[in-house]
Amino acid sequence: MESIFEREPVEIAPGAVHTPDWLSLVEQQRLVAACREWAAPPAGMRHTRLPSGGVMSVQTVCLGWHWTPYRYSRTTEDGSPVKALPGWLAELGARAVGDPGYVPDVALVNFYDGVAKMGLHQDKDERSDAPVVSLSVGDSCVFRFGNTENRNRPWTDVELRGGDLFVFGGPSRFAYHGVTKTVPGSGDPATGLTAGRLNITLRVSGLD
Ligand SMILES: O=C(O)CCC(=O)C(=O)O
Ligand SMILES: [Fe+2]
Repeated sequence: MESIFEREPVEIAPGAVHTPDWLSLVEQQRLVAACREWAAPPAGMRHTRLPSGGVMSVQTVCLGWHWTPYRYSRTTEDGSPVKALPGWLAELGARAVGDPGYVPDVALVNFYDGVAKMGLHQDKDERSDAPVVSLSVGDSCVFRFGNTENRNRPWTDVELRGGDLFVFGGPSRFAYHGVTKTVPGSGDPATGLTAGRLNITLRVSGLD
């Protein structure tokens, strides 16, 4: 684990930077309120079904493009159009990467209850190598950031807390990553999220 005393930006791997405490409390509150609206049906939050027949433990709602393993579409499983990705969220992403030319057109909004995890995977259904921006609110988690070859070591376990930013691009864009556990009760209830963890990843789909 990265030291719990380290709250400065850290380059975890080339092109992968963890910036603790990047979101203000007000920004976190805005995200929590927005996530509540996005989570509501139609095209709301649900457990993604896997081709194996199982479901992911995480609950997800998509904005801009709807992701199901392993492709993007404009409509959800129930036939509803995917919700729009608002301009303010895309602008937050541009600020996160420090590039006004970064225009994400997909967001995956993930909710982790106290037992949800996410297995090691690559974000590779995009047809763009633009960076992925990850914003976290609520409970802390252990975010495992691996290599681009396979699910094995080397990896680095990073504690992502509410308010933290993680950007992975360049040589790390297609690195395996996942969430091995969350820490229930560790989030700041002042965000409006009293239990669980929210993570929002912004991506450029490369689709039109
Ligand atoms: O929850 C996280 O921090 C990671 C989410 C993720 O990897 C994804 O949505 O593809
Ligand atoms: Fe991912």
